[in-house]
Amino acid sequence: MNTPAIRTRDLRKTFRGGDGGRVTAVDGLDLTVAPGEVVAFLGPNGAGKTTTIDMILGLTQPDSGSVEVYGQGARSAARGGRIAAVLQNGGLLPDFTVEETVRIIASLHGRGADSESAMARADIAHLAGRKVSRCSGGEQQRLKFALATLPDPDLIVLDEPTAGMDVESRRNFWSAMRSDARRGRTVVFATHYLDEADDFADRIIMIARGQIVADGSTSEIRAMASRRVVSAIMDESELAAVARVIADLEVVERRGGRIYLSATDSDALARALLTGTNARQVEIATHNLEDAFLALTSAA
Ligand SMILES: Nc1ncnc2c1ncn2[C@@H]1O[C@H](COP(=O)(O)OP(=O)(O)OP(=O)(O)O)[C@@H](O)[C@H]1O
Repeated sequence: MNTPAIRTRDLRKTFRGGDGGRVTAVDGLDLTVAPGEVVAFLGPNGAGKTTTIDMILGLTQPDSGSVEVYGQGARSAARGGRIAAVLQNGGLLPDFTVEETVRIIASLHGRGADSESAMARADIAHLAGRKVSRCSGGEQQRLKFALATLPDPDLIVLDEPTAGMDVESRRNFWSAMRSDARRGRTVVFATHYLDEADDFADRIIMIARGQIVADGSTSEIRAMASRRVVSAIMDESELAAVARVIADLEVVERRGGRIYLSATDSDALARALLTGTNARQVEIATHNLEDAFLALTSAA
């Protein structure tokens, strides 16, 4: 098998919280990303996406567990130019033009770093003479993306690259990214936006409370999300009887005294609840991607 682009094993990180206790940011993350995959880390605020990315980049040391990038430690992969990042708060110098910025960073990377193609890839060639301070947020993000591609890294990691952009800028950013990724670069990005993950990624990893709560191709996540959910007010102890009849029974969540269940055959599941248990107020609902996201990321 090819060496994975990223492999983490039982990755954990806690921080000191404001009240003197510990905040668990990443809680036992096992993850393998294959070369050439485009992967979205999708999760709500505080889910642990940035902390995970920082550990993959070697910017934060895990408390325990391990990270490998193309079979090497994160830092040596970064030093070797195999991995590059577009971070939320990466600084740009406002008084330089776009072209000057790209050329300066290209010269640091030495021979082989081609400013012209980096600008073309990021769709900023037409902004070459513009001062960075006069570029919009979206244009500045594309500039950061151009800078990240200069060493021609195998893996590019983007932490919420389109945060704060309007719809048009987001579309332009992703179209530049998409054409770059088609050339086989591995891309990992964090986002809050479901549609962004769905439109752009091959694979969605949903993260909540520092753990992976779902991991699949976008079509698998869609299929999972489009399953019908059957909910009822019932005793927890009766679930075992239902599971004997419905082989692929899944407990989606427990909320407000209701238990939400799913299975491929939602009619059979509803029948099993009504005929084999004391379940009351049985309801069947379709689960769209938005619901699935909320259910998966907000379950206690
Ligand atoms: N340096 C730090 N000190 C203390 N707590 C931290 C620190 N960095 C992160 N945390 C906490 O760790 C948890 C995970 O944060 P993280 O930034 O990784 O989440 P995230 O998914 O990237 O969130 P967002 O989408 O808001 O950027 C949060 O509870 C956060 O408050």
